[in-house]
Amino acid sequence: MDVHPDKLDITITFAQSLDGKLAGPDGAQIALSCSESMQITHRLRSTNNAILVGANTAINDNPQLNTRLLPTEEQRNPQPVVLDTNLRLPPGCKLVQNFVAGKGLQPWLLTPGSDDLDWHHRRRVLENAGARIMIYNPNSTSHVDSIPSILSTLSFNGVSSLMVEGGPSVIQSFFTAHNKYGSIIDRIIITVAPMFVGEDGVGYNLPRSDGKPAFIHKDSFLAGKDAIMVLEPTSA
Ligand SMILES: NC(=O)C1=CN([C@@H]2O[C@H](COP(=O)(O)OP(=O)(O)OC[C@H]3O[C@@H](n4cnc5c(N)ncnc54)[C@H](OP(=O)(O)O)[C@@H]3O)[C@@H](O)[C@H]2O)C=CC1
Ligand SMILES: Nc1nc(O)c(N)c(N[C@@H]2O[C@H](COP(=O)(O)O)[C@@H](O)[C@H]2O)n1
Repeated sequence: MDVHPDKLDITITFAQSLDGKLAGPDGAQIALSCSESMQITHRLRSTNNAILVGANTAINDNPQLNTRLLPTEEQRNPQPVVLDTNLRLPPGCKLVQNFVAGKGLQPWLLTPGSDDLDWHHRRRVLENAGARIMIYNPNSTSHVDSIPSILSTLSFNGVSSLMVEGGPSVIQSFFTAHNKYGSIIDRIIITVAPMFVGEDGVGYNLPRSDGKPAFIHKDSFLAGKDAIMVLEPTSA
């Protein structure tokens, strides 16, 4: 399979503490960003045509993934995408509710599919509730190796710019896929909040660099109490 079919522009973005944590103990949601940096995150959402999160984030946080913090005339909601192998997303979640209420785009749930009868039952329930289930290459054997198929599926369905918002497991998969398959990520935008979470928080790791940094600094600025840092791949 072509790893870079109509290459999507991919921005990885998230907020982390000074000790590199994105979530609290057991992956619990924590408020890291201040209102100023959160507004920048919403602006970034408005400049991408899709936003992707993992199933745990979609389930734990019940996010809206919209641009409601921007002035009305600047609000442009990205296509919400959830990586949800086992279709665990509750059909009553805000992403589905907002779509049904005409306040959001139809959420796309990406999965490699399953032969399991319960999986097919959950598919019917989610589709009846309003979600769209999209199957990517069922031969994908791991989360990392499924990234190229996921990106092909999004590209085939008209997505050209994608914001990957988390959580840590999804970010880790994208970093590893970038390292394994060549340039997938175009930039990383990290909000660094001046606080510590502690060792029971959840962070991420980058693959071994062998002395060559995979990403280099491009820009830094302050937003309220937070620092926002932009990095790009060394090869870009
Ligand atoms: N600080 C920040 O900016 C952010 C923080 N968060 C926090 O992160 C927490 C959750 O993080 P985490 O537990 O790591 O979970 P994720 O949100 O990263 O979801 C991981 C799950 O997504 C599914 N998945 C499907 N395909 C892939 C793939 N290719 N790569 C990785 N995962 C895949 C898997 O479940 P399955 O196999 O069942 O499909 C996996 O267990 C949330 O509670 C949230 O608060 C989230 C976003 C941003
Ligand atoms: N930028 C940022 N800062 C934080 O402190 C966060 N906890 C997150 N989390 C992400 O934002 C999603 C919530 O989105 P909505 O407000 O519901 O639109 C959450 O699910 C994480 O993806 N992000």
